[in-house]
Amino acid sequence: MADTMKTDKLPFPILIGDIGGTNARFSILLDAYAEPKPFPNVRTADYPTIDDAIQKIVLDSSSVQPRSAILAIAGPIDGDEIDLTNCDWVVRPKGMITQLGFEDVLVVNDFEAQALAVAAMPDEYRETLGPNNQPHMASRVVLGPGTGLGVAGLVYARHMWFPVPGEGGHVDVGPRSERDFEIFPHLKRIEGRVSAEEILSGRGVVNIYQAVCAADGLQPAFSDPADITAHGLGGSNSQAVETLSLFATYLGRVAGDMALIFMARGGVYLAGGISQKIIPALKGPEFRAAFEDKAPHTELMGTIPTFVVTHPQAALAGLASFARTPSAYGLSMDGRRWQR
Ligand SMILES: Nc1ncnc2c1ncn2[C@@H]1O[C@H](COP(=O)(O)OP(=O)(O)OP(=O)(O)O)[C@@H](O)[C@H]1O
Repeated sequence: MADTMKTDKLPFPILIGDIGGTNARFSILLDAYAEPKPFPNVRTADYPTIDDAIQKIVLDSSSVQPRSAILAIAGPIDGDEIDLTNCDWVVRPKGMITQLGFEDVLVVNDFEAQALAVAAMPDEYRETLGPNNQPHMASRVVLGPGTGLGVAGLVYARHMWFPVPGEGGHVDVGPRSERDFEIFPHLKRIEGRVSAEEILSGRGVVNIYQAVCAADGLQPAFSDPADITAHGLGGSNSQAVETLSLFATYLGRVAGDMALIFMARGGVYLAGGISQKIIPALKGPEFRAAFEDKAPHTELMGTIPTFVVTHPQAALAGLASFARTPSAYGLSMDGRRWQR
């Protein structure tokens, strides 16, 4: 691994990739002005290794051979062999340089890429929740309920955006309303505590639903998160309706806490697989009410805009923005960049 970098710029053409637990998405960025050239989405389970997927999906089907790669991955980046959290692929940047012909490989965290994306998210790719305040050029936060709960900050300082990937999805969440006090004793815990991810994720939807059923003395009728949100949105099952309402409340509560921590006058952005699918529920009063319920800062919270990110490939868009103008971002490359 090179210790000193002459420049933040990676050489074009650049392969950008968003590697999730289930799906991987790739595009090539020809130069700083071109739109990314997309490739078909890949299911990680269909290829034994990431190198194999890049070779077959990208390199074998493109006349443009990328000179560098920027990959966003779900999992901690430590050392030369990077394991993905929810799949068998291992990212080996040194092997990519020797086997796939890259000169330069940068690996970042998937929520860091989501944070890069919200630095310049056009109106058409976001749905406003609550008052239509225009976001300031100020710090932002991204929360993404999906398989887990990803959280990242995007600090604005010295005319630059600094993504702050953290483990904010694992903060504690406590009961607030009388109904919360009936439901919380029935929530599944992790080592004795209710962490945000245990209620604000796919399995979190099931956790809340089962706790609501237990509090009402009923047998649960569903075990799949998508079934619960479908019945909640359709109004056909009252426990599912309450689950969705509580999910919106708890998401608002945690989103508000994150906004306070980062003083996110630039807004809070909801990403992840679930937010886009439950927009009508998030547009109800619960999300914003919980978001703003932060005495003594209720008035301040009322001025902070909240959005659902609707861009179909937000992480790739974030990586593309960074690849075009790395100097606009204070992205740390220490220990995460490999050069030939
Ligand atoms: N309609 C829905 N309502 C509630 N939860 C859903 C719905 N559809 C999917 N989920 C849940 O969302 C989670 C998947 O989230 P997401 O799509 O963000 O995946 P991911 O972890 O980002 O992986 P990848 O990037 O590989 O797609 C699963 O737990 C799934 O059960």
